[in-house]
Amino acid sequence: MIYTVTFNPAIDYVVHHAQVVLGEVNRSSAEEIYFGGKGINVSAVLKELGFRSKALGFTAGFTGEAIEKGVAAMGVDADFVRLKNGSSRINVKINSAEETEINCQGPDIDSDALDELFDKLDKVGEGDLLVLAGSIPKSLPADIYERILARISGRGVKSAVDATGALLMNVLKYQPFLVKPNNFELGELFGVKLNSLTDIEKYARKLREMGARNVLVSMAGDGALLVDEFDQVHSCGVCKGKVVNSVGAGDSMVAGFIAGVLSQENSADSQPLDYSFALKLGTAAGGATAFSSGLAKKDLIDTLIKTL
Ligand SMILES: Nc1ncnc2c1ncn2[C@@H]1O[C@H](COP(=O)(O)OP(=O)(O)O)[C@@H](O)[C@H]1O
Ligand SMILES: O=P(O)(O)OC[C@H]1O[C@](O)(COP(=O)(O)O)[C@@H](O)[C@@H]1O
Repeated sequence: MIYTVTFNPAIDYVVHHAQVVLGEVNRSSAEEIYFGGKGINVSAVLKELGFRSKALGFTAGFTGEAIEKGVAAMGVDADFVRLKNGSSRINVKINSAEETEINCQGPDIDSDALDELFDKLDKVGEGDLLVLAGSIPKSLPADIYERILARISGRGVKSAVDATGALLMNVLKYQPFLVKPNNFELGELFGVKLNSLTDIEKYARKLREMGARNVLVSMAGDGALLVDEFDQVHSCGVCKGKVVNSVGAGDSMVAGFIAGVLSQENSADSQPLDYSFALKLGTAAGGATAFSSGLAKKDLIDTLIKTL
């Protein structure tokens, strides 16, 4: 079973406006609402690709209820811990000449709620895959992902971590199967500005040396670079299409990559893993989301992967 954990689910409120002017009243031309947060998005795209998962995490207040209903309507199994106080966040995504995001803090998570999540995680075992994705509310310490991986260590669980800063750095010693920073996040991890593919490869390799098994660095419209667990480097450009809304492209890439790996592991022939296929499926899923108003749908992913 695949489990995704979203500590900080969100209603993504996408606002379309030709040009936003700070300090003035701006009126949008259209709005859309999506139910997201990184782990939830990964679960939704995995479902499109034929993989069942269970979405775990925390919800609160009326926005949390809406997220629970929205996730159920997407056909994703979920088992969220309901917080007693606060409301799940509403993240504002301004779709203008450029895309601008305001990702909010989210409700505090108390120790009882955290214990409830840990109880659920005690069911995760041999052969399962656990995805820890997204930010955490400021009430939690930056070692929380590390504590989860410590707790499941030795149980034969693969993990994928999509997070930034210390939250990501702290898990490397648990040898996560996959980490997926984007190029800016990779630079921030080491306090450097990455100006070339050579730089990106150098720092992706550093994450491998520090413990990550596969390091996938996404670069939005410039594609992605993977240093795989055999220390092989793969790069992939992007699919061609008209960008509609790239919110969730990174999460879709994570889902596509995981689906690309699992589909090979589940197949009868015992060929070594073809990581370039997993990278292509991730790229097609990321592109399909960037070219859609919501998350990627299977038909478009299937069409796009044939172009890579
Ligand atoms: N403008 C785009 N055109 C085509 N593909 C894109 C575009 N933006 C994102 N993608 C695809 O989605 C992947 C992940 O996007 P990215 O923006 O790097 O992730 P994140 O949201 O995590 O920063 C990219 O590597 C690419 O394959
Ligand atoms: O938890 P964070 O880092 O604040 O990110 C949450 C936001 O990222 C998203 O999961 C989209 O992420 P990506 O664009 O990186 O794939 C949104 O659904 C959500 O609003």
